[in-house]
Amino acid sequence: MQEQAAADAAGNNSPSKWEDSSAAGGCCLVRGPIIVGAGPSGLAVAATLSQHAVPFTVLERSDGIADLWTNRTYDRLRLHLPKVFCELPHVGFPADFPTYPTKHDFLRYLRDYAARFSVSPLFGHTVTAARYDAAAALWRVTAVSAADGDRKTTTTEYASPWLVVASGENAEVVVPKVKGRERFAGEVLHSSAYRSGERFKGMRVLVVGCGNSGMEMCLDLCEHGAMPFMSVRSGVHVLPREMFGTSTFGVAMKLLKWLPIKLVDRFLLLVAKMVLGDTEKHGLRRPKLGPLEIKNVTGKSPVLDVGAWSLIKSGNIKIVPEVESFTGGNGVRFVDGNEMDFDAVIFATGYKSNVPSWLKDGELFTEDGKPKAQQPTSSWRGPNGLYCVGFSGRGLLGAGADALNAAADIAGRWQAVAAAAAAAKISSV
Ligand SMILES: Cc1cc2nc3c(=O)[nH]c(=O)nc-3n(C[C@H](O)[C@H](O)[C@H](O)COP(=O)(O)OP(=O)(O)OC[C@H]3O[C@@H](n4cnc5c(N)ncnc54)[C@H](O)[C@@H]3O)c2cc1C
Ligand SMILES: NC(=O)C1=CN([C@@H]2O[C@H](COP(=O)(O)OP(=O)(O)OC[C@H]3O[C@@H](n4cnc5c(N)ncnc54)[C@H](OP(=O)(O)O)[C@@H]3O)[C@@H](O)[C@H]2O)C=CC1
Ligand SMILES: O=C(O)C(=O)Cc1c[nH]c2ccccc12
Repeated sequence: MQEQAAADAAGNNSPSKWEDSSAAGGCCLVRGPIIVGAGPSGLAVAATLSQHAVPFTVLERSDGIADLWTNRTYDRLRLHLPKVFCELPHVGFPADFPTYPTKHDFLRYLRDYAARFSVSPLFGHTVTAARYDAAAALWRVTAVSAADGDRKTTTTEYASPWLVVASGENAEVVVPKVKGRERFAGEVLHSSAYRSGERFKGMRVLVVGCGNSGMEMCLDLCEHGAMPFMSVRSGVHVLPREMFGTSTFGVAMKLLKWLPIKLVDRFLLLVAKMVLGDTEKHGLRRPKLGPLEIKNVTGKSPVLDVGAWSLIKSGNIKIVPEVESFTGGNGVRFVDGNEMDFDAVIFATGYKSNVPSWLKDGELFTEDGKPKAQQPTSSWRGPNGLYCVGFSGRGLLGAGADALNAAADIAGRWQAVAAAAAAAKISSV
């Protein structure tokens, strides 16, 4: 059945309407797979499919590629892993890029990448539902779109035997519900809306969360003459971004080739202690699991320090406990009972995937939006022509590896179907 559906898809022109109800926008059986998301993961899988001469349709909710990097990150952001660990398949970064490219460098690279492989997503298409139609052996994907400046939306169903989920681990913001928030007199925002500390000059700013975003925003706030306070709930591993004149991440990758992860973690923590001192003494408890192991097990990223740590040590960034409630006016109460006033609160409390809201099969993704491992294969392949790219918690490097695997698998199926369709045509002549 899946082969028949695939043969139909292979024989059509892209994306062909095979049923149309004008009010609903109709239904398209597309040639090749449907890819949800035009971030680095979606672009990498599309590029690799085009290398295999497999057509594809990319559905992207925003009006351009890489929405996270374009519209939801702060100005000073750079890749925090060296460029060799952040390249997408087939094309390296230009030689004149710095070791840690800026977000503008990275965006230039992504735009060139999309152009080079002729990836033209359908922008403004938000996927709101996807379900597997077993009878037709097709994924039916519902996307809502609005023409530019048009208030009316159109709902279209796209269908394909293959669905690639590339909507990202960071698709939606996480903002905890804190008691009394509506009574806070100052500004409240999420780190994804923060651009620069410039407009916070002279202000007391509470940053909730001590991941890479929280840490770097505190640094940025300090450098712009604001007074940042960082609220820490459960602690974090802070590592120097570099050790022995090379990147900590690079050192870790080399050691992992020879040593078990626990030993590499012990080594990293030893060097971190030598370089940074005892982070616990300044209010940053280290988790029980080591920095690489906790990333693998829970997805929690270690902080690669780009300057915040020395400001914590010098007291310019002040560590405060977990927030208990907003108390009215500018007041915030912490879990230790203390209260302080702030002009603004920034939640650097991370992101989550949105897949559970639209992939209508609770068996395939966990409640927090991660693909359930499909034994015996890994997280990039699900059942019935489903693929997941960029959900392995291994950053851009992991996304690239997923993309190569998924695209090769789809290409194998596509070519088999195309060969069968060609043979059927010859025998019917
Ligand atoms: C601030 C920040 C910095 C990072 N820095 C690094 C780094 O230096 N090195 C590294 O390896 N990793 C880094 N990461 C981790 C990760 O590599 C990046 O998040 C990367 O952008 C992931 O790519 P992606 O394509 O999987 O997801 P995204 O970049 O989030 O792209 C997903 C795309 O899907 C679209 N989308 C989502 N939902 C829908 C829907 N329902 N319908 C249609 N479209 C949808 C989004 O608009 C988006 O364009 C960083 C993450 C963050 C948040
Ligand atoms: N330069 C770069 O390359 C950068 C990379 N990144 C990456 O982007 C991703 C997201 O990072 P980031 O935005 O920092 O988010 P993270 O998920 O890494 O960190 C979230 C922080 O918020 C805290 N938090 C979450 N929920 C609550 C809550 N209800 N109450 C109190 N605290 C809470 C967490 O604490 P707890 O541990 O207690 O849950 C944690 O300290 C990561 O992969 C990160 O490495 C981010 C910025 C820069
Ligand atoms: O920025 C991130 O969180 C990433 O996903 C990059 C990344 C992948 N594996 C890691 C191990 C340690 C630190 C960062 C990463």
